[in-house]
Amino acid sequence: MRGPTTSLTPPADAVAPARHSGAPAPGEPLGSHYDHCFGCGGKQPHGLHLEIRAGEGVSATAVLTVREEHQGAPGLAHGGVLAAALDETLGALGWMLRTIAVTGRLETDFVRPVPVGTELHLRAEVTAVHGRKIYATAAGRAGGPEGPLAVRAAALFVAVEVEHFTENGRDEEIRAAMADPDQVRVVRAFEVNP
Ligand SMILES: CCCCCCCCCCCC(=O)SCCNC(=O)CCNC(=O)[C@H](O)C(C)(C)COP(=O)(O)OP(=O)(O)OC[C@H]1O[C@@H](n2cnc3c(N)ncnc32)[C@H](O)[C@@H]1OP(=O)(O)O
Repeated sequence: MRGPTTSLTPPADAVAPARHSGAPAPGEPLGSHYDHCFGCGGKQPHGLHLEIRAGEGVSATAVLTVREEHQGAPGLAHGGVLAAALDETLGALGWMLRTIAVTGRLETDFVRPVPVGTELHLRAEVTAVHGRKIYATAAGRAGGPEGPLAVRAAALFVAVEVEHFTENGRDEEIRAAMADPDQVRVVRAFEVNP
């Protein structure tokens, strides 16, 4: 029996991604999709506090400042934290497509150690779309957008309906989110597609 296709190489009949006409201009902040998100939420004290910005085409950028609480080895960033930063920047590409999508697969290469205090410049872009599948890549460079490559990722996101969250999340947080007009605005922004 043939199993699911999990390759990160887009199939031959995948199409080029289309930047949504309502996507913010390059350089504009995309905003947080959820205040309590570990990656981008402003109300998440333990979070990465990534401020992700629209890029050219279907791309996005962010800067992670590696803090003491991000350590794995002494003085060096934990790989999981770096993967989370890549995942979050990739996840924000949904704003550029106006599609709600979640990570199905994330493959990460850790190219060089990232010391505490580093400003890691992240850039993610969608490379292809095939039905609900969104193929994307990301890179993190130390010290600046042209700095040495420290981490890179290839990912496959899968487009989902808002019910993915309402049916699988915890009632308490869902009720609070749906009572928050800012959160409802975010959901509506994603639902209006194209
Ligand atoms: C309000 C604003 C919020 C906005 C919210 C934005 C959040 C962003 C946060 C950052 C990003 C995250 O961390 S998101 C959180 C981490 N991710 C998750 O929790 C997702 C957990 N996984 C799932 O819920 C599910 O497995 C899904 C949704 C990914 C797929 O399930 P499904 O909907 O039933 O789809 P399914 O038919 O299985 O698959 C559809 C196609 O995708 C392929 N596919 C499925 N899974 C994979 C996989 N792991 N690796 C490769 N490919 C895969 C299948 O082969 C198939 O291709 P083909 O055979 O048809 O060709």
